[in-house]
Amino acid sequence: MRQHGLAGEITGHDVLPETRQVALDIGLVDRVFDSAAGAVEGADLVILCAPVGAMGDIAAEIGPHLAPGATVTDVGSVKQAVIEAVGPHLPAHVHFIPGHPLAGTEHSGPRSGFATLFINRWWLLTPLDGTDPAALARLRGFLETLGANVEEMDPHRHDLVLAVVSHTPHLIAYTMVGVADHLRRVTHEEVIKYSASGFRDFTRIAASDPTMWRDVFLTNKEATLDILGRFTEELFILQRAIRMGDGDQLFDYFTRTRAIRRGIIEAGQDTAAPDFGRAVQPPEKQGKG
Ligand SMILES: NC(=O)C1=CN([C@@H]2O[C@H](COP(=O)(O)OP(=O)(O)OC[C@H]3O[C@@H](n4cnc5c(N)ncnc54)[C@H](O)[C@@H]3O)[C@@H](O)[C@H]2O)C=CC1
Ligand SMILES: O=C(O)C(=O)Cc1ccc(O)cc1
Repeated sequence: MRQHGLAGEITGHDVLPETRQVALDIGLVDRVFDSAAGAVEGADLVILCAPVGAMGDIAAEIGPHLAPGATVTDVGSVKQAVIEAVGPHLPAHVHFIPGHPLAGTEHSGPRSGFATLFINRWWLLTPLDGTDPAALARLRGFLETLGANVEEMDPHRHDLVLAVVSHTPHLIAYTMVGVADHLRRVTHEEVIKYSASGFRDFTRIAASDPTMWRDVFLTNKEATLDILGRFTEELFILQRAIRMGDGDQLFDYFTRTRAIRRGIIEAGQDTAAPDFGRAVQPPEKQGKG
């Protein structure tokens, strides 16, 4: 926002005083407030960046302090639950436009942000019926200036899609690392030390913030359970193929999944690797995030 001159002043609040201090020290914000209400007073744009389970309480606190015509958005990984928790607390004179940037890392805290994070990443907006088109266009323009590719989506669909491409994969990573850790304990083997790159990717994901991911699964319960059910069915098919020595089935399955990956690359949609080349250093080089 600073690089593009998008805000006259950036104010912030976090429940933790030490986090407020870091945000101020590193220049992430111009001023911090010890209450969320103080931080939103007079703001044109309010962005809620807390765990999904905390959004409702924050909305209840800021509701009476929002300026008429302000836009309120959020970055929560789940959308229906945020809409249900936040919506009722906001006055009719503000524009509530829920959002979700598909960009981030396993790191948390104010030091983990970097200016290029959103470049060429999807930023999904799930506007409610009757959203003011001018406010929506303003927010879209703001996010596009940050480099994001903005798309609108129905919130229910968002939660299902994200359960497939993000939430369930995170759960699988957590589980796989848990299995390896259990094996290490019972066999006293150094399975983690010798982990190859696929497993390393799992350990990176499994290092993500426990509060954030607890809230994701508590609030996107239905979609995650649906996708987990489908995942388990596929797993059983592969398990059976291995047991039966059905090489053809395994080969065909893996050929199909390889084609999916290649399709993503050819469509130019593999934006998984953040472009750390510009502006700010990646979080792992900035010390503790
Ligand atoms: N980490 C990631 O890669 C991504 C995260 N998200 C979403 O963004 C949101 C924030 O996640 P991160 O920035 O990664 O987490 P973070 O842990 O870096 O920041 C969240 C902050 O919220 C504060 N907080 C918690 N409860 C609060 C309350 N009641 N009032 C005020 N502050 C409170 C915490 O102290 C913490 O500093 C979550 O909803 C998450 O689902 C969305 C896309 C990517
Ligand atoms: O670290 C990763 O690979 C991520 O997947 C980051 C991420 C986490 C949560 C989101 O809702 C969106 C992106």
